[in-house]
Amino acid sequence: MDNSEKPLFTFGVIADIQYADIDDGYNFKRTRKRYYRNSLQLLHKATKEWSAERFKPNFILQLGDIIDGFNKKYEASERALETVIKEFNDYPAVVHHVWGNHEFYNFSRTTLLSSVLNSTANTDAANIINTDQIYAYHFSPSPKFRFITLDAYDVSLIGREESNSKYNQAMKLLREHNSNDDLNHPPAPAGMEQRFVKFNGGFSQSQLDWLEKVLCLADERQEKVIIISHLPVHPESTDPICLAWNYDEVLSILHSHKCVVCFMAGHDHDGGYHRDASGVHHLTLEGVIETPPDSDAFGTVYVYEDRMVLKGNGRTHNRTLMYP
Ligand SMILES: Nc1ccn([C@@H]2O[C@H](COP(=O)(O)OP(=O)(O)OC[C@H](O)CO)[C@@H](O)[C@H]2O)c(=O)n1
Repeated sequence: MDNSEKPLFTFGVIADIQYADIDDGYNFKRTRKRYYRNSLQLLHKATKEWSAERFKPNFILQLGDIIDGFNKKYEASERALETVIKEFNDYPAVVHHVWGNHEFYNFSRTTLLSSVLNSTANTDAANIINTDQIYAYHFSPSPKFRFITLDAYDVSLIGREESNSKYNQAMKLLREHNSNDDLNHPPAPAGMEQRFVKFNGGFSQSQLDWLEKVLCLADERQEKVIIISHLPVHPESTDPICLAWNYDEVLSILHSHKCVVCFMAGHDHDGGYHRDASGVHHLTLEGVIETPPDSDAFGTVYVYEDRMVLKGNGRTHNRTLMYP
């Protein structure tokens, strides 16, 4: 691909590393192999590639599930996180971390907020939501561009203490849609209802209100906005089992603001892409954990006045994302 034209800026993207110092295994359905140790080698290849880029990424987006839930079982959560962060540190740029389900299998929300996975230090205090321990903020790496990180487990059974009202809200919603004893088991064999499982979550009204305000401001400033979250929000960009519970509410907000150009997510390790009717690009990045050792899953995004160009590696394809 021709990426010789000087971009305004570039950034790296990577998702679902799910590192654990354990032997290879499989996903729950045993349909996909998981390479727990090798995920670190693939991250190493990514940081090497970013370092070798002519236009080196100004920052990296880590789209969640940085270490696997198995670490908790082996009391290895802190060690595994240190190992992965050390690898990221080999590339000298800020990493913006998103939180996925595996973050919550390993750590409580309170612990995460005081950990290296809280990247709000990389923005102004006024850009952070600061409500009910929601992990969401925005930053502008270049004039006329804004990135918003969202907390897809704000309302959930895994990201909230049982004493929090959002845990009860999540339980009520799941029970309305899922009658299985094991709430990780989807309520339907196919279709959109599958998303009502414990390993997903949703966005609270206060987070949606905050998003609405940030997007209003971005519209006024004529900025282009890229939103990131662990869970995808467009049914055509993912297996529906991976969708955020209230994906439709997010979509209707995105579509009422002309500033939104792209929504990036992880969670569905097969990846996905869809350009919706409003011209918004929905990019679900392939998961490192299910990427064979001889392949790759990461990208570098070149940002221009009229488009973003994703330079993919291995399972992650090259894409040109024209702005709406
Ligand atoms: N049908 C299922 C699927 C999963 N589980 C259990 O739920 C937990 C999370 O599953 P896991 O596959 O590890 O989650 P990932 O975030 O890695 O992947 C997301 C989607 O699966 C991709 O399709 C885990 O404890 C599973 O055992 C379940 O009980 N029933």
